[in-house]
Amino acid sequence: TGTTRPIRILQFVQRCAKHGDALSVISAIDSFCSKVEWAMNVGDKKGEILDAIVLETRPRWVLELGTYCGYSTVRIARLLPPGARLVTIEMNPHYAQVAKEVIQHAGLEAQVELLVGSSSILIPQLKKKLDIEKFDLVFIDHWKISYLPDTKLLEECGLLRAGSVLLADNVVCPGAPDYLHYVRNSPQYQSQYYQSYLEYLQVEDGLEKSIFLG
Ligand SMILES: CCCNc1ncnc2c1ncn2[C@@H]1O[C@H](/C=C/CNC(=O)c2cc(-c3ccc(F)cc3)cc(O)c2O)[C@@H](O)[C@H]1O
Ligand SMILES: [Mg+2]
Repeated sequence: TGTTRPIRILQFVQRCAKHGDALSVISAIDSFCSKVEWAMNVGDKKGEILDAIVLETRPRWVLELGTYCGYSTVRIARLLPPGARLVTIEMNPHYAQVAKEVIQHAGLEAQVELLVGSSSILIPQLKKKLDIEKFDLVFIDHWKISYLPDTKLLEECGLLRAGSVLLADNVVCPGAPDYLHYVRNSPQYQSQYYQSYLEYLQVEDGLEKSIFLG
């Protein structure tokens, strides 16, 4: 019974990244996952697109579905203006614990609310739990079959406003065909594909940015 991949990623971050330095945490994870062990982080190439969309959106409230080790949590949180908050939902307690320590190592715990549980249970509780009105940006990167049901749940719970941005990872690989069809054909969304590459590999993947029109 050895360690897990998330633990090995955390140990590398704790050994090689500078405490309080988000960029060093990001590059440590990218270095480990490109040279030692692949892991399903959004990665550096798609990460640059994520960064650009966070900066152009200037969100006050961000939701992330699927924290995993906290790589994209750190990428997003480091770019938030003072007072902005990132709520990230992770159903696996082991992954959540690793992510908590990665986020702490980056010095970003004040900007991040990490909730342990299933999105389908927690999304309906967000308004009363966190006194949230609407999300300005949602980064979707959890089980690909859950992208569409959770998007509909966000609509039903009144957590999206005209102009809210959904950004979905992996719309090509592994793919989220039902989600893609929905956001590209629904009159309630203005959708755009950002072509890129699967993390740490030379395989096509991309992000889909979909603006909710209300
Ligand atoms: C009720 C289930 C849905 N609700 C949920 N609520 C909260 N957390 C949820 C979650 N689903 C999944 N999670 C968590 O998100 C994470 C899951 C992410 C799934 N991601 C992928 O499968 C994925 C997979 C690949 C991949 C690509 C190519 C390949 F050959 C192999 C894998 C690349 C990626 O970038 C990916 O994101 C885990 O931490 C899991 O515990
Ligand atoms: Mg992904």
